[in-house]
Amino acid sequence: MTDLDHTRTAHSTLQRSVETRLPTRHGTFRMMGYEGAGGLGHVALVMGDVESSSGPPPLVRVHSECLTGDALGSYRCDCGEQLQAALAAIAAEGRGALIYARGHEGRGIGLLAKLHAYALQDTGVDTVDANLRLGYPADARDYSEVAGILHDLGATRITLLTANPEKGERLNDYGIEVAARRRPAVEDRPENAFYLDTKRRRMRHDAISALPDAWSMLLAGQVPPMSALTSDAERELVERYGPLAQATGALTIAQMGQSIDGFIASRTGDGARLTGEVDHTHLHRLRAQVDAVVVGASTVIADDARLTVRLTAGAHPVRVVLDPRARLPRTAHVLTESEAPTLWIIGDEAPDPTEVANPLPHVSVVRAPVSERGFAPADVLALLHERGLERVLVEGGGRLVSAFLAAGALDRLFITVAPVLIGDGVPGLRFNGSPRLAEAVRAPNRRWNLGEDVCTEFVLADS
Ligand SMILES: Nc1nc2c(ncn2[C@@H]2O[C@H](COP(=O)(O)OP(=O)(O)OP(=O)(O)O)[C@@H](O)[C@H]2O)c(=O)[nH]1
Ligand SMILES: [Zn+2]
Repeated sequence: MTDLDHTRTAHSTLQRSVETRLPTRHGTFRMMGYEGAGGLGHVALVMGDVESSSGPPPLVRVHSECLTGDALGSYRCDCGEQLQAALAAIAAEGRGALIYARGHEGRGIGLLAKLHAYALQDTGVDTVDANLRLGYPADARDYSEVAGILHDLGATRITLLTANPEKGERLNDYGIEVAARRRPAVEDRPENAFYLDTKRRRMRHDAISALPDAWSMLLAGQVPPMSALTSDAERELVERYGPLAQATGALTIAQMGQSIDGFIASRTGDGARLTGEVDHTHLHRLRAQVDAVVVGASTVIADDARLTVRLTAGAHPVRVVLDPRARLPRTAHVLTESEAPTLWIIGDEAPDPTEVANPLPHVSVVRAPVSERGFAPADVLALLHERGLERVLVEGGGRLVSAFLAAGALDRLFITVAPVLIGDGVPGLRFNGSPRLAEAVRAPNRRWNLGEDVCTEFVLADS
């Protein structure tokens, strides 16, 4: 027996008393038996190495015992299905743990009290009020022994499989860091709809649509394991943007939308709706993943672009306008609207725009050296990096993206091609190409459909 009295918590009587194995329909788990207070036995099912020091936070399910759901297959709650979904997710990952928490039956009030609560609910009372009417708290579960087991397993930084944010908070009280939280992949049923709805309204449980929130995790620089994702949409997000989320340090990417014959706008500069809605969402997702978005002054003038994140969740990047001759009109959206900071980079010889009128506080004017080819990409990036803007999206126009590409300044390039022929117009990429095809720019790439359009991502540098 090991003595587990090593955390500051109330589980000093917890003992790991036995270890064996358990073959299940999901695979074979290591099974540890723990003896808690009052002789109550808990079980941990473990697969792989769950020590937090040996990789990303392992998947952990803290499963509250529920005889009716887990053993008898009840549809009054979703426990049984959550139990199976959690074991399946852990097995698919090959790494993780499920703690079967005894003493949690009926949210800690016990089996018979839960059945009394069910009887009350049969008369129309909801699950919270039923507990209260019987003289119990809405939730009486104690997590000290569960936390003791996680400490014993070395799983002190975890990805918790639950729809209940309070579970994570209680574990945190006992020194377990919940790095991420994911809802097990279980759908509502007509029989448990009222119960689940009550938990969402009154007990802060996540609704199905809100979790697992793969996008929030990506924005936080974390890549959820595929096995824990519940929908194709989320798997697609993680596949597409996972590499960007994982990239650390400085990162420069570019995105362009163009016609199949290589133009980004007609010859009158009309390019606003060239690619479709799905590509616009993709662009906003890229914006949400960077610190700064860089555009040329002509692009801002042509589209009066806002450069904010609107089609997805995420923070607006700093809007950086490269304007060698300081010709941006005072009415430009990026100058008049303060929803995000604007960095207005002008040439060192340009007229001082603050002589005409002082810009609003969200606008900073910075001077940089400029040649007849414009600003050097390396100078622009150095200026942004100095300001802590490490992740940069170069958004257009064609000349700007071409300059960054030709300078070898891009880590990744996304080009979305719309099935449209323009014939003549504002060109997309133009750079001093190679005389022989064998020397043309080739790079590892992947592509996906964005509605009617096709996006190709070139990986130009390891990041
Ligand atoms: N008192 C009471 N307990 C219930 C009722 N229905 C289910 N339970 C118990 O609630 C416990 C599970 O808690 P839930 O609120 O369903 O879910 P959770 O564990 O908080 O959250 P998840 O991790 O997402 O499952 C189990 O021990 C069940 O026995 C009920 O109507 N009344
Ligand atoms: Zn249950």
